[in-house]
Amino acid sequence: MNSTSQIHQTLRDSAGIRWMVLLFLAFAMFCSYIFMDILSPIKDLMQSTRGWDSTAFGTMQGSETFLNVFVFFLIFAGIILDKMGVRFTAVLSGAVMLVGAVINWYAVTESFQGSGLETWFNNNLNYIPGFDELGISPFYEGMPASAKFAAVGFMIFGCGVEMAGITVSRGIVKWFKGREMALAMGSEMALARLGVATCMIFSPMFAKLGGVIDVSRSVAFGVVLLMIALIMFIVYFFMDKKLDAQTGEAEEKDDPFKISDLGSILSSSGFWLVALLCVLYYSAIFPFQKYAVNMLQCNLVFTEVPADSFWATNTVTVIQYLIMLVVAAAAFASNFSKRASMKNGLLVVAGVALVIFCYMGYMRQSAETVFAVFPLLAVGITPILGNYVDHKGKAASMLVIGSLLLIFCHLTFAFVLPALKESAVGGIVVAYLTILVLGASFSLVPASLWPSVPKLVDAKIIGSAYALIFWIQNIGLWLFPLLIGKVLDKTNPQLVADLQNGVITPEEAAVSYDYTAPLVMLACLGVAALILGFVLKVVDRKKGLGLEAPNIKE
Ligand SMILES: C[C@H](N)C(=O)N[C@@H](CCCCN)C(=O)O
Repeated sequence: MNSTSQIHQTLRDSAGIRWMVLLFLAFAMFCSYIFMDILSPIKDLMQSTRGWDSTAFGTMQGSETFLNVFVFFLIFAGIILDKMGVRFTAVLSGAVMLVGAVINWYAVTESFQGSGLETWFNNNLNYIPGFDELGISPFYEGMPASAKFAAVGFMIFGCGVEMAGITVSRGIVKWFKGREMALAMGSEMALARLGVATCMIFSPMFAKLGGVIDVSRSVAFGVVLLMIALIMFIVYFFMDKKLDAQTGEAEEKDDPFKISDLGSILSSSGFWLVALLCVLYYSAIFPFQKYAVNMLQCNLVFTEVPADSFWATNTVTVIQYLIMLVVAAAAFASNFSKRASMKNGLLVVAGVALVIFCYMGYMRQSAETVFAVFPLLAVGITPILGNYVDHKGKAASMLVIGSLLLIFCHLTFAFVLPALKESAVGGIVVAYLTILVLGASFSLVPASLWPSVPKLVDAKIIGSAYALIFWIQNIGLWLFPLLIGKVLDKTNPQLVADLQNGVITPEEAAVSYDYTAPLVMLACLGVAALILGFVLKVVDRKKGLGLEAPNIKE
């Protein structure tokens, strides 16, 4: 048997099996991204039912990255990945996510309220020596016990989800190298984006199910999905093992990790520019995502739909979700369609379904469904942009355009949206358009940033390079949810005082924040990312990094 026929016998040589493997990995990421933002669309309910003010909410959300950043878990995750291989790390990450999620769920249940554990958390973790002095503690005196315990769970989940992120990237490289790798990465991110939209739609629905508010139901939904994610990783484990048996490779021995590898990554100026751009850009997106629904509630007037109206039923939620799937599937499929008529037909279907989706969001008068449109454009265009980078290049220019769009969107949210508060239709139209443009920016940057990393470091150390970028990025993802919460409370002193003095109810307070200052802060991150984007273009030209060049030489 010659080597060519041997190659044809492996699992990854079958396009069907290769893409099925991608589906398992991507579906696991889809579930993880749902959990990552499960509380984001119900910030108002966390305040009214659990007493989490913006600072408590921001501190809890920021805790996701605490262990990754300050206990260097992500660096260890990179080492584990390099030493133990993709399949072991995938299952480990799935299990870690699940453990963290279960803790997070218990913290927000009714059973936690009044329990001994609640008393313990009230009396403890009010002062963490060293961390408090540095101002980086994930807890603070007066933080609700449920928020503290939820933060413990969320930081464990955060270790799992980031480990899963780098593992899935390396898994895709393993199965798709020399084939449709950028398209596969783009598709994986596209499905993950759909997870965000899914949680925006279903989290509030589960919390309000049957007219009785229980925020733990939303988290329980996320826990069930993480069980499915673990099953996906286990299935992947066996397929990956079979692949290694076929190729005779033991992939964990291919690229043995050496500490000196970290040094060679850190000495690359291109790597630093990309890593800094990554932290700045993602800090203006992911933390914003956690507050976006509340920002819309505060800047738009939503009139509650009568309980007996068709638009208030859960049936509408499900129909709207199905329409969203049509938008996503048609836009996504258009990327793969060879015939122009088919491609255009799919785009028309996606466009019409998108308009229906937006109309339904307007009729339902809910901020969650308005924001759910955010990842939809990304689902459609991330794979096509990945493909563009593969064949035409221009990655650094895309980073610049993505940063420009980011600045434009945050400034629109900060200044145009509040000015349109009185105009029910105008405000919602501007909100939809701005959210869609932000979604486009969220396609441009990831589609160009992640495939650029292999151009900056040696192929052998790519796992560690991704882990290092994730670690640097996680510093921002830790800091900014927290900062947004603090800035909100500081720039809304009257609201905070009125709430403390009982002048307004928690429900009123939750939707009355002025978001201008945090949004300007996020726009500034965009400006810094833009400057770095230009510097990167110059460095790319001078050093010949090849960032503007296509990945595939045709
Ligand atoms: C939040 C996470 N660290 C991240 O950067 N996610 C990226 C995707 C990275 C590739 C994952 N296989 C994102 O754009 O969501």
